[in-house]
Amino acid sequence: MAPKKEVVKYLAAGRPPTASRPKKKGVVKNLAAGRPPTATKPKSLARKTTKSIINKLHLLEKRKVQAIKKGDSAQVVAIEAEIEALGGIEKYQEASLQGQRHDRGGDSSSVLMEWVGPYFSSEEYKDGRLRMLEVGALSTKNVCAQSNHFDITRIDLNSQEPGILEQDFMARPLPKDELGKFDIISLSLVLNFVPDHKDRGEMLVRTTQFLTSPKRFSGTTAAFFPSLFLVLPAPCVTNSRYLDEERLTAIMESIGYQMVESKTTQRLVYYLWRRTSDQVGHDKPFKKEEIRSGSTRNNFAITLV
Ligand SMILES: C[S@@+](CC[C@H](N)C(=O)[O-])C[C@H]1O[C@@H](n2cnc3c(N)ncnc32)[C@H](O)[C@@H]1O
Repeated sequence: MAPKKEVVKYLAAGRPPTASRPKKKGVVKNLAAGRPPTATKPKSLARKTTKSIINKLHLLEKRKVQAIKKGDSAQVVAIEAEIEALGGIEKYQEASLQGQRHDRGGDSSSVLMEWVGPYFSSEEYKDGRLRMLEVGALSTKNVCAQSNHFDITRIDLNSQEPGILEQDFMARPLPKDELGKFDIISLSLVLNFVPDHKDRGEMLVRTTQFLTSPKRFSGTTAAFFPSLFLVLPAPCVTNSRYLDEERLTAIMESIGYQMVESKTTQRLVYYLWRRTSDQVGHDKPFKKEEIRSGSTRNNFAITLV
């Protein structure tokens, strides 16, 4: 299958490949072949296998960004071939879907539903459904979708279902007016997929441009919306050389967000950030600076330049 135009552009930008690899007999024999539909019982990849696929692909994406920065096109081609051989984004998404299984921690949107529950049982809710933009959607059947409380627009670089638009959030046209904006954006396990720390910062800033004005809301609604639901692998915040919760909070506050809820599990960190102003952009830069040392730390960073 030839990569679509959008995909080619994405590859050129040093981001994950979306072209699917022709399935060779024997190569995926022991892995769940194809994508597991969420409505039926998903085929199982061992927990260790899913973790290893995700880690390997993240590492390759990082190396690819470095090779692009160095202008080493031979290296870029070699890394792309390695990514392709591992199954590329399709294998990554398959592994991620396995991670959403109930017995592996479940779908992260269930945490969001717990947090915003008080709003849905308040008097104000009679006003109707909220508009959600789900970036990096792998399924149309997560807990949020099943709640029926949201009108959800779903996008992903590599759509897995007809209800998911194949689109790069960074290339999504900016809304022309309030009607084209959203009350909440879900960015669950997407930011860590972006290989470059500067691009991660840009992605966070960009979310503010798709959210409605906080002036639209009052009462209980204003306690939760407009907001960003952010989920990351826990070590990105708990064990990074360059990021901890204090630093993340400072970054978010500098782009106009305030933390409303947070939760840390062994695997993941979850946050609900409420947009507090109409500002776009950040009020001070955040460089890649070591804030904790130690040989067992990881290098996850978010910067605002
Ligand atoms: C690990 S999956 C996360 C899936 C799901 N949201 C979850 O919480 O399990 C990351 C997804 O983010 C998507 N993604 C990454 N960057 C994106 C971008 N700029 N625009 C749209 N989707 C993106 C990838 O294609 C991938 O399917």
